[in-house]
Amino acid sequence: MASDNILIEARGLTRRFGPNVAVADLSLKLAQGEILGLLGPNGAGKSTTMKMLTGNLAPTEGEVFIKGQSLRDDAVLAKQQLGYLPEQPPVYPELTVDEYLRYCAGLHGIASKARAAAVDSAKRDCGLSDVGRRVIGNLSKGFQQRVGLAQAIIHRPPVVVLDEPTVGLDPIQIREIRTLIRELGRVHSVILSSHILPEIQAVCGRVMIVNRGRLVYDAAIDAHLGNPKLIVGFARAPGSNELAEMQGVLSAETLDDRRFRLSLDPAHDPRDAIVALAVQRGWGLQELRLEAKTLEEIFVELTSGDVQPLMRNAA
Ligand SMILES: Nc1ncnc2c1ncn2[C@@H]1O[C@H](COP(=O)(O)OP(=O)(O)OP(=O)(O)O)[C@@H](O)[C@H]1O
Repeated sequence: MASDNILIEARGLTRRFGPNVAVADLSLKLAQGEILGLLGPNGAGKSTTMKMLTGNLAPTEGEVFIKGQSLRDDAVLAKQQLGYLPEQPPVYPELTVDEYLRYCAGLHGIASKARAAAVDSAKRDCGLSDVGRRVIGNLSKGFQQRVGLAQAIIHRPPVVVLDEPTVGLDPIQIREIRTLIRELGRVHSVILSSHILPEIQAVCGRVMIVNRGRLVYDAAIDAHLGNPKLIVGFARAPGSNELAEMQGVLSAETLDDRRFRLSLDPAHDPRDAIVALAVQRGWGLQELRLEAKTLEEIFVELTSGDVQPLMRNAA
């Protein structure tokens, strides 16, 4: 990832509440055009992370950079780049949608002449054009969530941070909000938290699993997620492209400087060919094992036992 492509970078974020550590040494990067899912069970530290990423909670240790700008050094400038939908949408139930969004546009420093256009375009993007005059408190929970999304994007920030955006919605509303988030992801980079795995799979391009405040898994969600995976390790590793080009290998993800996770085409087992090529080219094959786990199995395993070391799969 080129560094000028990185919109959010968190380095070593830790947050303690008294003796309890809610988030421990968490680092992440969000690149332009990405929809990143933060997945974890209740109490894992997702909301605390989101609050720190958006400058709503000071980390005990660590730092957040928004487009290279430290939140600590210039919170206002950095926050202009962000839209945030907290777990509880910050809507005023007694205002109409238009009144509330105009107020939010003002809070974000949009000039009064430009506010009406900003409100209209946020309403259009969030499917609210027909309800501008409705009082928010009378809208369904799904529409209130849309209003929450609209306030997060009204100043057209490059990054949108959404904390559990579908909690409390019915299945149809959930589907609508997920579609909306995917659409927002075409224009904005998005970080979204959820404790629901299918939600992350439906919306995100990358998933990070958080458990007990620690990052325990980081992987691309690609079209081959359901395919069998092979972990291979070499003393003298080839480039991932050399592996990806082999028959039977659909994609190769770099795990570290010598290990890869290969997505396999079930019709063409490449294991014999990998062994032969490793010998022929002197790669020094050290590891070759099927990883027969689905993301769901990985999630359950990583979040039900003791804290695990980070499994990172650089996308
Ligand atoms: N203000 C606070 N004071 C004390 N403890 C807190 C505070 N905020 C969060 N915690 C604790 O930090 C831990 C992580 O909480 P957090 O809300 O970040 O988790 P979460 O993954 O977002 O969970 P949920 O989905 O249930 O909101 C929990 O143990 C929680 O009780």
